[in-house]
Amino acid sequence: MSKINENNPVIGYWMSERKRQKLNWSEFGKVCRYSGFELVKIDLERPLEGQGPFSVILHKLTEFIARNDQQAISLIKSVENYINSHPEIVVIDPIESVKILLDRYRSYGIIARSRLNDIDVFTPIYVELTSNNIAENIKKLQTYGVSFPFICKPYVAQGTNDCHKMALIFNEKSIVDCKPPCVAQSFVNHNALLFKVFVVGDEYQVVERPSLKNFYPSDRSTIFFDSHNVSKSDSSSQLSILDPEDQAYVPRIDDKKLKTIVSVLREELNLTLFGIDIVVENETGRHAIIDINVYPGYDGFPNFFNSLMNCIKKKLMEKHKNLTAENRINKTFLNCSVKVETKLEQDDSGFDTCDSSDERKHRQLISSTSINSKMNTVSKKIVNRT
Ligand SMILES: Nc1ncnc2c1ncn2[C@@H]1O[C@H](COP(=O)(O)OP(=O)(O)OP(=O)(O)O)[C@@H](O)[C@H]1O
Ligand SMILES: O=P(O)(O)O[C@H]1[C@H](O)[C@H](O)[C@H](OP(=O)(O)O)[C@@H](OP(=O)(O)O)[C@@H]1O
Repeated sequence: MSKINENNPVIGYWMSERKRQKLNWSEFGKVCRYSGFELVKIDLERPLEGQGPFSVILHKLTEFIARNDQQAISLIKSVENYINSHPEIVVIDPIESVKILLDRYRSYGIIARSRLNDIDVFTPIYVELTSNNIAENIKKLQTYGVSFPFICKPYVAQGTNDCHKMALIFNEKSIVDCKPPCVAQSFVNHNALLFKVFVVGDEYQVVERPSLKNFYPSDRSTIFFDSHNVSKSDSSSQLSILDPEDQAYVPRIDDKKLKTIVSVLREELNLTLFGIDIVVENETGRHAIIDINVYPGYDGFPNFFNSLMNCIKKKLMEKHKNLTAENRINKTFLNCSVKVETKLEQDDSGFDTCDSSDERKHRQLISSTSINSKMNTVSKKIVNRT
């Protein structure tokens, strides 16, 4: 394990050039220098081992994780191997956790199985469509209770050109417009208002964004759209213009529920940087989580870089504390095991204790067992103290 240079900790990062520009990432470099950190862009063309040591690795590698070609797979594998051989590094965010969120079906399942149902927070009914057989898909949609209209979303949630291309389907004859493999999710009327929650470690902020207007089952043809034309802060899609009879009502998010949503998902997802898209169902006021994103754009999050730096410092302190506790436990075990070996050697020292060999073995077993139980007590005490 390479020693971290605690006097000049290095944050290694990688994200697309597009994201660097959108975030104005050079400003974060100033925040890092002010806080005594060095910010270094990781060169994915070279082995990571020679580029460290890093205190933190911050990445958005979704475009490589989302690909299934050999080059991308081996790149991600090499990053995972490096991270696994350096447990001292804070990783934002763990690649395994990112992989789950790139799969819409899996991420909806996490919400559906979470305790958020206890507070009437839900993900709209959804089903995966893997077949091109229309009759099979109609039956599956009926069996799972996906109602019209529903949205067909690509399986892969981020990192590809098509992951934001969607279809709003209003009737059975239009099911042919689904492009499996995809996820079909019942549409929830929410008066074209989306609550985008940006999470940075223990902090979160909510921004309001335009969304889709209310839609109802009909014989109208499918609406194809790109989500990035609908719900960006500067989006002005025709699909967001409410009908006159809907304009009076403005949905409101429940702050208490929101706090629980963030806390539950932070735990379930094991992520530091993520976005949660919430709509409030018109008729019931129920909160529906329609999407979760890895490392979103944080557009509208005040002082994002300061919050990011504070989060990094906090995670470094937690990592240091855990590693210290681990080292103390290991040292204690080492001391104890040295004592055990010494004691066992003494017993086997050849001095004639007049014990039979069976008695000697029995005594050795008792002494090592009692020392092991002492070690367990010691480690519990150390862990509780940290
Ligand atoms: N179940 C739903 N009910 C109502 N509207 C929905 C539903 N799912 C998606 N939408 C609408 O479609 C938009 C895009 O959906 P979604 O967030 O799943 O796509 P996305 O490509 O992951 O978007 P982004 O990456 O910007 O978060 C949402 O902002 C919302 O306006
Ligand atoms: O409006 P937000 O911040 O949610 O927009 C995000 C979007 O949700 C996706 O996370 C995008 O990631 P990709 O799907 O991989 O493109 C983000 O793009 P990015 O270039 O900022 O990573 C959007 O910001």
